[in-house]
Amino acid sequence: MKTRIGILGLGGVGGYFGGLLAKAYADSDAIEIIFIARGKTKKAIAANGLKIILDESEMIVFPKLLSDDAEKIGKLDYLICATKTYDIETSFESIKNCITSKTIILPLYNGVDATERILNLFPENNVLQGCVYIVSMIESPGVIKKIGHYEKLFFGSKNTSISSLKELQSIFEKASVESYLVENIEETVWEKFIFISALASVTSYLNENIGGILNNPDNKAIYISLLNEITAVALAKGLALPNDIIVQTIIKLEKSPQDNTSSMHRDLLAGHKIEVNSLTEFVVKEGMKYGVPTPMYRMILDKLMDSIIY
Ligand SMILES: NC(=O)C1=CN([C@@H]2O[C@H](COP(=O)(O)OP(=O)(O)OC[C@H]3O[C@@H](n4cnc5c(N)ncnc54)[C@H](OP(=O)(O)O)[C@@H]3O)[C@@H](O)[C@H]2O)C=CC1
Ligand SMILES: CC(C)(CO)C(=O)C(=O)O
Repeated sequence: MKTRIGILGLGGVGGYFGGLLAKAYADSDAIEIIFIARGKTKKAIAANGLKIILDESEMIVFPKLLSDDAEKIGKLDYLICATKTYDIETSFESIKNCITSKTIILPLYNGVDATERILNLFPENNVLQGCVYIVSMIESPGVIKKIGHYEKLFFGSKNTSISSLKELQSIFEKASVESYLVENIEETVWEKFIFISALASVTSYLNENIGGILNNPDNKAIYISLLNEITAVALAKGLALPNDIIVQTIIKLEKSPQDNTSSMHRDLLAGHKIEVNSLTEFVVKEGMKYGVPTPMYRMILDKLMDSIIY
């Protein structure tokens, strides 16, 4: 029996990591990679394959199967999902018949609420936690552009043993996916969340890239207020974060390309829907739940909500 792996969402993240998997297992008798894509993306991949453009090279890959029809896709052993967070519920609804109680689900979204939201839909399933560090985007449907060498994927589970996830780790390793199976995945995901939530909120609010935040003392002060607020929320929730998490996060940002920005800011500039609920509003709501004030987050949330029209 083949191990069947579905990739839901062939954008910047799903397209890149799914593309590496499809390339590695193109001729495999043991592993089948299925791209779950719709509309223009499905049409473009069917016609030309999925193109991945890197800084110095490019590749074209074809999955074993490309579909958005649950019946054609069939039952999946693994589902790796990387739509935007605002599409979680509708995208899962469209392929619910592909998920059995044994399907292992790996969410690769920004934010920390995806696992719980998917578990609400599929309470029987092993829904892992995951996060990625990558700068990658859709250039046109079926064409993904990845910038720089940054491409780490972290995954794990609070509820299952590390040993039960070794198969997936080996699948990633053989496909040259830079993946890390970690024991303390909840903290790992929160460390990424602290980094991206503050960055996405401040870059979108000020319409500045990373350099514009770090090199302007007023902008940096807003960013640091956000880091203080989100860290206070995380600690109130009982997360065991490193004592110097704020310093570590700033150092991480200083090491990032200064002309880059967050994917939420890129989406805002392009007039696309943004993940403000998972990246900004979530912190305000959790703050209220745990009695932690988040005035800077609230101010930015109000401004972003006022400026977006869907
Ligand atoms: N891009 C980046 O560099 C990074 C992104 N992230 C996070 O990763 C997640 C994914 O982001 P990203 O890859 O940028 O998103 P993109 O917008 O690039 O891609 C999302 C893809 O999901 C597809 N999709 C949505 N609904 C469905 C559906 N029902 N069936 C099939 N496909 C569907 C969209 O297709 P369609 O056009 O048909 O809607 C689109 O191709 C987000 O949470 C983001 O915050 C994390 C780190 C870095
Ligand atoms: C951290 C960063 C900037 C790249 O991984 C990101 O997650 C995003 O742009 O959403």
